[in-house]
Amino acid sequence: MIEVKGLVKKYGSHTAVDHLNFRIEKGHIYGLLGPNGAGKSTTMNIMTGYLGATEGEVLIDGHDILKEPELAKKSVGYLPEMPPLYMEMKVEEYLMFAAELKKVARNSRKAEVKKIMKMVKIYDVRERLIKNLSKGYRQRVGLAQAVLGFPETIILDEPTVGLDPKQIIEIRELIRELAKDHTVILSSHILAEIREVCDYIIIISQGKLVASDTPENLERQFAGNEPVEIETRLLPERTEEILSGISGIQKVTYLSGDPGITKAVIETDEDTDIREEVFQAFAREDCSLISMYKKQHTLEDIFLRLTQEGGRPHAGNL
Ligand SMILES: Nc1ncnc2c1ncn2[C@@H]1O[C@H](COP(=O)(O)OP(=O)(O)OP(=O)(O)O)[C@@H](O)[C@H]1O
Repeated sequence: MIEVKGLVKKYGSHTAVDHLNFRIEKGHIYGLLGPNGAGKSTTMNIMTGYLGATEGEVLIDGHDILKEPELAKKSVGYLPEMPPLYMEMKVEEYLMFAAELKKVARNSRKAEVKKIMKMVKIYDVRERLIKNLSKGYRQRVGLAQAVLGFPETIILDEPTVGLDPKQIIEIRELIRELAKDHTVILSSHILAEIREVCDYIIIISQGKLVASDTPENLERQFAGNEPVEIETRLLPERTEEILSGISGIQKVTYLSGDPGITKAVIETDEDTDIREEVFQAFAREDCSLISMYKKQHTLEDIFLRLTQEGGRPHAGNL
């Protein structure tokens, strides 16, 4: 388990991470989501001990990453945004070197490197110089380095950035494969990417936590006061008259629709579903509705709302 408590990182007067709190439990794939500059890399660099925090702490299985780095780092493998690969080394040579640095036991090093190379499908290029590999293959070498020692948690910073669509699919498959035996945390600024692979989403904006939950719960949490859109053949004035008899309506906006059709977007109080009342009000007046539609908030809407409007602080249920 990883606990991030009251984390603050300042670069001069700029606060990149602003009192961040969250918990990573075993066995999930977590997505750290936020627009560019939200503080994802900074957070991951602190969580893995690459960077010191200005305030707060990160505990990995109870060990403070700064006070007990050896013990804490044992449980974490990290693929930074720019993996520290040695371009002049061959793939296997580099991984043997990385295994030594990670203190993988000498007598099991070769077997472990071989196993991981097969797992991330780089065994066939083990004798190639890293500088001659494609970006996708280099990313796999970085991933192999993160998996060395089979740490409990694997942290991946923007693992698919700069890859072509085929490579992206392959890396995602690898991540899913890794997640069978490891807790995985990956960062991205692309919601579709997080949605595709993660079962938990942590959204940060301007260094602050704005939401943390499962995708389903996030959608549910923001459901309830979506606007209802109706279409009628009545004039806007008559539509307004009928709607004025319904309580709980906050605002009605009239949009231009097809000729002869009035389109109204009805906003309501939170947790109010006025669809039946609207239907009955029109029926009582012997007027018909051509359509009625309640817009569902998608994760995209939620992400944009939370990250563009400054968001609202939310403790989440992690
Ligand atoms: N070494 C540094 N010195 C000064 N400012 C920095 C430094 N590193 C990051 N920042 C600033 O801190 C903020 C957070 O950066 P960070 O790289 O953590 O964000 P991010 O969410 O990972 O973004 P991206 O997706 O673009 O990598 C940004 O405003 C960035 O400009």
